[in-house]
Amino acid sequence: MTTGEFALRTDGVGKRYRKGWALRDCTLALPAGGVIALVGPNGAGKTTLLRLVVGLLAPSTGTVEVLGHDVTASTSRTLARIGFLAQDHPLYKRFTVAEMLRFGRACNLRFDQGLAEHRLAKLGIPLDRRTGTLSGGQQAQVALALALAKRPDLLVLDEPVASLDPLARHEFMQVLMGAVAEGDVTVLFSSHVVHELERVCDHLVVLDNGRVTLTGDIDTLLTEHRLLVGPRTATGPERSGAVVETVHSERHTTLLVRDGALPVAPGWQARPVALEDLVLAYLRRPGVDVTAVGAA
Ligand SMILES: Nc1ncnc2c1ncn2[C@@H]1O[C@H](COP(=O)(O)OP(=O)(O)OP(=O)(O)O)[C@@H](O)[C@H]1O
Repeated sequence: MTTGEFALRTDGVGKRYRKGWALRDCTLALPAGGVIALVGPNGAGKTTLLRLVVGLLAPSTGTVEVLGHDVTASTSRTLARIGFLAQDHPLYKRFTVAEMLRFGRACNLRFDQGLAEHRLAKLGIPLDRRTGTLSGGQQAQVALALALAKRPDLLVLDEPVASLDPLARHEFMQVLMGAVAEGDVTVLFSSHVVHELERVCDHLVVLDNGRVTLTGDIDTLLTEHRLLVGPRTATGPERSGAVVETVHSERHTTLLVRDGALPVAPGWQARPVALEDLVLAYLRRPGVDVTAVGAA
């Protein structure tokens, strides 16, 4: 992958199922390199977007470009550069780990079996065990080792840690981040868990009710946004910047604003906002019901 290449570009992407729209008007430009988190509540459209990215679904509107190629017209050579780990870490439960690796090698041109064996040995996961007898955390690690052995340029993971306990979650993210540090892979993963993202991600996409409500480089987003705390007021200070959210307590008003460079009004204090609070504020904003928009 060359510097400056986009890992993913979407333009006006929508996906409509029989019951209505799951995704509307999704326009993104995500750089290659680093880790991108896709965050949103249940039913936001995360899985739909990820399946569009890996070519398992075709968009109803718009275009999806992955690693510089329109994914709907992609050749097997382009698709071979994309790794995908589905939500439930699919493995053949009666296969041993070694058989799963052989299967991976048979299905993938660039499969590096030695790399997978090395990763699993470091984690103490025996190759002769049936995958169905491994713990949930170990199964997730086997699925990750298989996905990484494909040596993808873009690795897409759908809620990879959702079913794992905190320790297994931590170990999984450590292995994933180690792979990012070692190689030239861009990682795109979806998650409900927001509080660990700041530590591990470079880029953020917030999806709510089928719409992108926030996207950008995480450091930039945190610099652009801040909390303004002042005396309780109905309107807050006069501001030209966008007020994302207003919260009143008995004596104070707190505004989350996206105007990092503007001076602070007299009597008000500016504070940095934590990433989790930023994401939650965007998710609390009233959105548009995409199933109702043009659904006729
Ligand atoms: N195959 C399908 N057929 C019809 N509707 C679907 C299908 N897949 C998803 N949907 C609907 O599309 C919307 C988005 O679903 P999606 O699974 O993409 O969301 P999600 O953010 O991944 O949710 P979760 O966090 O619960 O996995 C939901 O309303 C869902 O019911």
